[in-house]
Amino acid sequence: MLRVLTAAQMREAEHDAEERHGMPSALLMENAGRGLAEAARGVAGPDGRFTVLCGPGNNGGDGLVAARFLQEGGARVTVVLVGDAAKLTVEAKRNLSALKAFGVVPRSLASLPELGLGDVVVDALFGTGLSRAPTGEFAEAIGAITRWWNAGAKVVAADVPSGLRSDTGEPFSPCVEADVTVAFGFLKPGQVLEPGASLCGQVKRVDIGMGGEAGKELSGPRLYVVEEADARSTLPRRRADSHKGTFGHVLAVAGSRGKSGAAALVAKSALRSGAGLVTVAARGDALDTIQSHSAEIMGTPLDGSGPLGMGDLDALLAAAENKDALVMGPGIPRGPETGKLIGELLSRLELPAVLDADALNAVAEDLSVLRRAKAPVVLTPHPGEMARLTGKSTKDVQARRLEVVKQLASGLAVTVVLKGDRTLTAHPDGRVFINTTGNPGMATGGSGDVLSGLLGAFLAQGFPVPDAVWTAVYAHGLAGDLAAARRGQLGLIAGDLVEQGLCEVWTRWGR
Ligand SMILES: NC(=O)C1=CN([C@@H]2O[C@H](COP(=O)(O)OP(=O)(O)OC[C@H]3O[C@@H](n4cnc5c(N)ncnc54)[C@H](O)[C@@H]3O)[C@@H](O)[C@H]2O)[C@H](O)CC1
Ligand SMILES: [K+]
Repeated sequence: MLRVLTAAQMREAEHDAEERHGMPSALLMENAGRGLAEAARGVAGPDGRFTVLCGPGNNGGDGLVAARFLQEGGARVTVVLVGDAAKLTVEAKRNLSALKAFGVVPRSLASLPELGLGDVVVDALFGTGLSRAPTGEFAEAIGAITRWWNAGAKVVAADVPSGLRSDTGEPFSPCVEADVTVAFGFLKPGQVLEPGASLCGQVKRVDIGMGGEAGKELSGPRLYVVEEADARSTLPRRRADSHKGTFGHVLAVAGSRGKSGAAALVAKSALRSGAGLVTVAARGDALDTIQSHSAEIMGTPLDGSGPLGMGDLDALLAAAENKDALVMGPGIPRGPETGKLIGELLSRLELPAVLDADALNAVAEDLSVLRRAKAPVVLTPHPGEMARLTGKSTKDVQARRLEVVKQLASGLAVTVVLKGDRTLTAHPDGRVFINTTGNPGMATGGSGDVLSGLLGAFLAQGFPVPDAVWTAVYAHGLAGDLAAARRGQLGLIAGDLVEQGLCEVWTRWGR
């Protein structure tokens, strides 16, 4: 699990490093600059020419240190100071004099030749200290970097591509686009959230002496990037003396006439994700079709017709007996009483519950029903469903994903999965887990149903939230990546995730 720190938290951690570990910021900068130089060498050709653009703050300081290391290593280095040199921070000033002592005299931007293929440009203009849109000579410098990048130069960004808000991943205009971004000490939200993640290119995190524990007791948001080892370790190895009851029984309240596929995908995904048994509860006229998708799917018919409402309460309470997790929503017939029905079920059942699709739209009418839940509830909205849950526009949701998902999770005391590129899992205790697996090939009908089934299977097997949730999200995205590797993103359909992708994840993890 990699901790992700905001600019304010980085400053606090840097202060801690000095106070508690006796690591002065000069040493942090020295280590940062060395890591930056190594990354620049890593993208250079044999006789690479390096041009380092340095801003007025410590980000610029990192660039000056990197230039010195490159120079010491015998490379051809040009340094450009952008902004008022008198305003350089103390550390940056010290490194400027050191660089001059090494015989490197800064040049002006205007005096530089046009750069391109074979050149390496180090962007050390702004890092976490950027507070407004770059203008004047800073905008010109970013413009030059963009021109050179388009002409084939490799761009290595110090900490953050200049122009990118490190706390959100939203770019100002103009903003550098980098091939590699060297993250100093800790990842920043802007490096892992879109569009920042794409603007960073490959993110290489380097330790600079802040101590891994530095992030432990910081105030502010607790953000993490889930790594494959974390997801894999959530899933225990199976004991030889296990039986199908050991792995739980999922009840999927899903499907209706014309939407039987959603229920089948939930059920088959749950079965392919280790659930011992899966039962689908649906109206009789849909159940046969749902069960015809797979011999392993058991069924409980819900008498009556039309939308799910209070008349279905007793049948669903009975169906939920001896079950270990509930998945509700994909393809259900929704009506005016469905939200109330869900509230009643949650207030009486001890089952962890996943609410997706039309179950989310049903509770969006009155979110207070969720507060009656006796067991953990997981909501899995895509941005449009999130908009309905929060009364915001989809555009608003996408512009402030981190904030919106955190607010809903802590406000309702439920775990919320906000799907999309870099799916976010927010837990009521304030932790947010950022997912980095998955690809646009998964934007296909039924992909969400597969996640719901996978999640239900993990909850039925007793994996605790939030681990079960961010692990399911990680596995779902990885299944999509592995399936797309064989079928292409265009060719990928939800069934491939179930029949092939998920199985490849489990064999890859030895489970
Ligand atoms: N936190 C750490 O552990 C380390 C951080 N390092 C590097 O330091 C930068 C952050 O440095 P800082 O001095 O705070 O700010 P920047 O260098 O990012 O920005 C420079 C300075 O510019 C001013 N400014 C902001 N926006 C604009 C603008 N649009 N136009 C003009 N000037 C602007 C503002 O005053 C900023 O202070 C971090 O990213 C790391 O690269 C250490 O070197 C290593 C450890
Ligand atoms: K930068």
